[in-house]
Amino acid sequence: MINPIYIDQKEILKHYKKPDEHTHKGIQGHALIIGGSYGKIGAVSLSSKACLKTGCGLVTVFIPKCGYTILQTAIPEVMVLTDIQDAIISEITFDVEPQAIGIGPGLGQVVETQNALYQFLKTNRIPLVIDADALNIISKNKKLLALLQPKTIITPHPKELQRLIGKWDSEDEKMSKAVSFSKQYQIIIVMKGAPTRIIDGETVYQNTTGNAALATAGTGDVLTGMISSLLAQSYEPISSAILGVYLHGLTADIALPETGYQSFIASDVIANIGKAFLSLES
Ligand SMILES: NC(=O)C1=CN([C@@H]2O[C@H](COP(=O)(O)OP(=O)(O)OC[C@H]3O[C@@H](n4cnc5c(N)ncnc54)[C@H](OP(=O)(O)O)[C@@H]3O)[C@@H](O)[C@H]2O)[C@@H](O)CC1
Ligand SMILES: Nc1ncnc2c1ncn2[C@@H]1O[C@H](COP(=O)(O)OP(=O)(O)O)[C@@H](O)[C@H]1O
Ligand SMILES: [Mg+2]
Repeated sequence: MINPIYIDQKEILKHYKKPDEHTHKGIQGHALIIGGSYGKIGAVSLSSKACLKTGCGLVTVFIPKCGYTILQTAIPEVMVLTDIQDAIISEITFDVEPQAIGIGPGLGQVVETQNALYQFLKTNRIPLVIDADALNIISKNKKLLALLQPKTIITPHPKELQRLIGKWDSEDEKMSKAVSFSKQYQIIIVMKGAPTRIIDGETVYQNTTGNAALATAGTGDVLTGMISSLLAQSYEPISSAILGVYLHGLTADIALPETGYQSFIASDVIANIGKAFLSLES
């Protein structure tokens, strides 16, 4: 197994940039989160709120029409664009100019959405984070991988990873398959788990924050929003992945004494992002 670089506070401080006191929302980055389907608008709510709370100046979501009132009510700070369809995404078009896009949370996998993802990937040149159902759609049609720009970030959980790279018999085999996959498509793999590892070609990073409280619905959707936010704020893709994963895990370490493992939920990640950032300043 390749020796990993541990993602601890010392490593993080090589990547973290303090905001400039003269900054304004127009230069703090604009991120677009694309996802949602009927019954899974919550995934986009969580992702876009986490995106804002990670420091992005502007956040827009692209969702099916059925999510419009939900999003505008749940997070008034987020701007909303809708698909022509009510319950699914069928055609991804937007008139904003984001610096980063996160795609996949709650997206669903119906044929119309598969086609919309294909059309989107064919022309997209904006730095991208791909998660959840967008990864599952790509797994069904691996030719889509050739459309990804170098340094695209993918954030699979173990099942999504298996759908992408096939089964493994040992941790060593999983790692060598992931490294080959990362090299072949020149993409960064955030291999979520306990611990989360980040694969960038031959370089492997291993996170040191987080705990089992994170084993709850929506925490991955939150991570997608956090990494997209950092990418939109001009962090390099690898730094966005490293910093996002570290801060995400840290929120659970900070909250644990108050919530215990059982009552921690994805919204508690979002509520503790501020404290996680503050700990970098001490
Ligand atoms: N509020 C909302 O709107 C929410 C919406 N969401 C959205 O739902 C969509 C479907 O996403 P999903 O991840 O739930 O389904 P799916 O890809 O079939 O994977 C599930 C299977 O994977 C496995 N598995 C997972 N983790 C593992 C681990 N650490 N270690 C090992 N195995 C692990 C496990 O498989 P098993 O072990 O049972 O075989 C499990 O049954 C997606 O769009 C997402 O964004 C959710 O985010 C929830 C909140
Ligand atoms: N036992 C655990 N210890 C540490 N982190 C965990 C544990 N279980 C899950 N996580 C983290 O929680 C997140 C779950 O992501 P994911 O499975 O995509 O959730 P969802 O799709 O419901 O949003 C990942 O960041 C993963 O690393
Ligand atoms: Mg997920």
